Amino acid sequence: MSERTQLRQARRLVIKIGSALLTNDGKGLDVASLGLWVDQIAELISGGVEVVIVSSGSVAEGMSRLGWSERPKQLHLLQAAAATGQMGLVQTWEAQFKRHGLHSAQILLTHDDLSDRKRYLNGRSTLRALLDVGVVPIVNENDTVVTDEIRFGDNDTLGALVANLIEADGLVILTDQLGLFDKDPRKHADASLVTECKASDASLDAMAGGGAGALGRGGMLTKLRAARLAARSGAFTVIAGGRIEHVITRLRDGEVLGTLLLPEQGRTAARKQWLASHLQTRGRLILDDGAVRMVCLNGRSLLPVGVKEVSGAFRRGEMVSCVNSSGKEVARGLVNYDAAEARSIAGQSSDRIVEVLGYASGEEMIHRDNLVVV
Ligand SMILES: Nc1ncnc2c1ncn2[C@@H]1O[C@H](COP(=O)(O)OP(=O)(O)O)[C@@H](O)[C@H]1O
Ligand SMILES: N[C@@H](CCC(=O)OP(=O)(O)O)C(=O)O
Repeated sequence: MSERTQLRQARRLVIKIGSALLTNDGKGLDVASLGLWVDQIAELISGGVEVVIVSSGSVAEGMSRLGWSERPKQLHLLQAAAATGQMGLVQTWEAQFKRHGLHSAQILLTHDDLSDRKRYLNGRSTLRALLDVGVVPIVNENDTVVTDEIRFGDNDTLGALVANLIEADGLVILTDQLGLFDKDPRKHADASLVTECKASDASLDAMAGGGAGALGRGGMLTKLRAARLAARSGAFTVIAGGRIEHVITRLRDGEVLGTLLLPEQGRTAARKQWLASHLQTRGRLILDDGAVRMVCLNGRSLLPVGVKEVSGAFRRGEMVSCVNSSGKEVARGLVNYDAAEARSIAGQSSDRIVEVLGYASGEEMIHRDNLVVV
């Protein structure tokens, strides 16, 4: 195999850069390397690839700013370091992207944000809006309000959750090793690189079993878990060495670098399975015949104009059932509006949503990405 088509074809990527890389082994932020990644990411963006960055490094940068040489054991001090370092982190990303005429945006998230349906949709809309307007989102954990993540120092999982959230084609995890080896290369000189595998392959667990570097804490195990999580929405994961010259653009060109971990199924099948697993519906929308055709035959989003009637007491982000005029379920999906709002805009054209509600959280009642035909 000489090239990876998955990477050449990817239109939306999450690129996660770990502490071990970003912080130059404890000597503050590695601005020079960060600048080189930005150059490559800017090249991807100008080629039409949408990129969300998940950037670690706040704790390490905070420690450096505060003059601490040892990672604090007390959680509130870790949190203080993260909050202090986050300033330097986003300043550096912003300054580097500015050289390319690009803006960046800071997004701080917790894992809980992404398991709450409403916040999930809100986070997703914000990220999509940023990508639409050409701003590069820089995501990190919101370490001020959570402690589990900071304790385990695991932004790999966050990278996967973001890949799920924006339905990325792939998750690129850049780290201080060339990829996943069959054993920890720090301890075993004879370790050999795994170039490609199914993310679900159980034999990988034993390989990734070792610990992490001094700054990063997750190690390969969290990267493997992240690859499995990303695979749930059909995304592939590449774990590669962030110090390889032109690593990002070479990966984009399909070069075989690092470890490619593949999902069992494609994005569409994965999304349908995920949506179908939400058995409980909270309400019902009765669709007119035109809307049934659009949704079921043409794979389009459901617009308010095609909704004749709304029943149930659902909230934005909950699962509702879509039925035809004889009451037969034709689709289900995550609705963009609360029940009362949905009633007010049912039958109306989307450009009237703001007039009726005073705001709009999408021109669709249910976006096609959140809709599954049954
Ligand atoms: N099988 C393996 N292959 C590669 N690296 C491994 C393996 N097992 C453990 N590791 C360790 O994982 C570390 C990378 O994880 P981590 O320090 O958390 O990085 P990051 O900050 O980039 O997330 C490597 O430096 C390496 O010592
Ligand atoms: N959010 C914190 C911790 C994240 C972290 O270290 O993650 P990782 O790069 O996966 O080891 C930070 O930015 O330092």
